[in-house]
Amino acid sequence: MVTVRAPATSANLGSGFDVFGVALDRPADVVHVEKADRTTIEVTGVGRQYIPTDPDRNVVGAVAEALDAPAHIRIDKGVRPSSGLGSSAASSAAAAVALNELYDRGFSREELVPVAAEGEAVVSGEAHADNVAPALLGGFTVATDGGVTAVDADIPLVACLPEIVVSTRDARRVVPGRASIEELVHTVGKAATLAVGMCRRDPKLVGAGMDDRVVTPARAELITGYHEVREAALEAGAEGVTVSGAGPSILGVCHAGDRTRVAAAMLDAFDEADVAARAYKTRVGRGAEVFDI
Ligand SMILES: Nc1ncnc2c1ncn2[C@@H]1O[C@H](COP(=O)(O)OP(=O)(O)O)[C@@H](O)[C@H]1O
Ligand SMILES: N[C@@H](CCOP(=O)(O)O)C(=O)O
Repeated sequence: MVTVRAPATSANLGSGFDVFGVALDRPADVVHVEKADRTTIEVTGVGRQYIPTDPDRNVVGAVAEALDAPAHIRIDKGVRPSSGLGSSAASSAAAAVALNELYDRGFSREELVPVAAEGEAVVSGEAHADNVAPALLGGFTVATDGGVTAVDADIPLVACLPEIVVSTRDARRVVPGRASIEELVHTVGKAATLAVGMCRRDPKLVGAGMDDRVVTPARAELITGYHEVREAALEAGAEGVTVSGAGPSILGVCHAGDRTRVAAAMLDAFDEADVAARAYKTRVGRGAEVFDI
């Protein structure tokens, strides 16, 4: 048996739609795999009642198929599905690493990115790699058609998850089909600022770059209380706040000493909007880890 832990991730970071992602040091999924003649799936943990065990509908089934690695796969969910925290990607990445190890396939982490992205195609309709890349490689990642670049950033974060369900598939439908040249110039400037901030491990620069005028405003409408929570977090010391992935989680970047205050402010603002929520005080973390063979 092989056991792998893969972290939650936050994709987009405002200016990097379908490109940027970070691994969070918590929460995480744990996946156990054992060789079998055909793939079977068992799910325990957070939100298990919403996750199919049919290999054709669970992301890990697509990963097992892509690696030609049938197995009994047990997923212990720590990342709530439809959270905007890369729940499906955490399972896909963990399964890709575990099955690669179990069947001794010899793929590198970079080579496993498109394999794990096959799982994303099952749930969102597109094999976007911006969650599976950081879940596999850790740190801050830039996923493009040409491959993935990873930077070992260390930035304090708060991820606030409200009890609202937003499926990535639905949230992709509200993304505008076009952007103006002014919006493009604005986004490029913000994205470049954010990337430099990650390389310098500078929360202020990362926060300044965590903004876009095209995708985030459309997605914010799907999250009750988004504007109030964002304002509250900024007032409490966050350097930048945006929708995490496709939502409904909201991600704040801040200085380490401000995480407790920022988390409390976000929870209070959701409470004011009559939305129950939980906050993860976290930071940019490591990628998938094999911890039992
Ligand atoms: N192993 C899995 N883990 C989480 N969700 C899964 C898994 N397999 C299939 N799903 C389905 O994927 C959807 C959640 O994925 P998604 O909407 O991308 O959420 P998230 O933003 O948390 O990744 C749910 O419909 C869920 O049933
Ligand atoms: N780039 C994707 C990211 C989806 O992230 P998730 O954590 O919500 O699955 C998108 O914005 O659609």
